[in-house]
Amino acid sequence: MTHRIRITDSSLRDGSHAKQHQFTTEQVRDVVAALDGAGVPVIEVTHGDGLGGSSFNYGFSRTPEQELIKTAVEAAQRAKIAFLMLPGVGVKDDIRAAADGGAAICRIATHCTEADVSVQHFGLARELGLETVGFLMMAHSRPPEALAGQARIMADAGCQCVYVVDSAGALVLEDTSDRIAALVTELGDDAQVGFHGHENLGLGVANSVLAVRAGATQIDGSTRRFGAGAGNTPVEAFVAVAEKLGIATGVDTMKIIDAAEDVVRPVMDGECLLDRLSLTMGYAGVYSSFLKHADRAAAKYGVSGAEILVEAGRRNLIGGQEDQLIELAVDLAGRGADTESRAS
Ligand SMILES: C[C@H](O)CC(=O)C(=O)O
Ligand SMILES: [Mn+2]
Repeated sequence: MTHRIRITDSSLRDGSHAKQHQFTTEQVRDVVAALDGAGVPVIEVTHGDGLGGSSFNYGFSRTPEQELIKTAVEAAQRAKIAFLMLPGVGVKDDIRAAADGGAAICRIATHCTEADVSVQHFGLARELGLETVGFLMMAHSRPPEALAGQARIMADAGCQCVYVVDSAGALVLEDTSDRIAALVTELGDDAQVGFHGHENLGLGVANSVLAVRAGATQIDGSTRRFGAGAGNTPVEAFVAVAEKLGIATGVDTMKIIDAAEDVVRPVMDGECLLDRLSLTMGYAGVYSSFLKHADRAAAKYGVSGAEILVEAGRRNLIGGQEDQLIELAVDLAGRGADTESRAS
């Protein structure tokens, strides 16, 4: 084997977007047991937008996320349970509660120009004895050197692995490896580098392989692509490809293929598709979590979801600006009404 990497499965966090945050404890227990049984070493469980995400803006959770985290911890024999938090969406007490619930890994996400807002959270997580991961979201929107500078802020704050996060699924091959290489050079032995992909241009597996070749040692995916937009890098496909390429993941390929089909798929409301809206997000560089919000706004105001997303990309909207998708839909509906009234 030429590389040894660690996989984190995000089905029970990124998949929460696709599930509109409606996970039950039974579903979490079943999925964790199946992934753990296949040898997945890290399983992430939280509201899609992280601790504290259950809200009017992002969508309310069916089950309190701290309960889901505790359920996951109980169900896992070997896997570590991770949680996500976005400073300002969640607060430090949420991190304390997740640590009390038995979670082992704290993943802190910021927009890729805002790493400085994560400093106190990394400090607290390390004080609590948690392993730390940093997420630089929407990484396609900044060049490699700029991302490396932000990664340095996270590493200096106590982050042990900084991820290039392709939130929009917009990175194309060398876009990924150039970013990973810049972080590897900047961080050296101070922190590992990871990659979190989305499938909006169908490149999750290919980008992840290039990330590993550029020096990434942690890779995210979601079994059955259960994630926002067209979903994440499918863990079962990545594991199969990795095995063929001599990349050691520690995950049993046939067991994870079975888990995808028999356990994860029945929990999903539908497949995460590379359809018009998802593809538009990858093409226009739009945050994958916007999919359901844009879809709902399009239906409510009778406008095109793809047009909302293209405009969101043009305006460089970032996570947290979900309400602006509604404004965009209202604007588009108004323009349609103007055109109709001029025509009559
Ligand atoms: C809060 C986001 O869903 C984090 C993430 O998975 C991404 O940016 O991609
Ligand atoms: Mn994601």
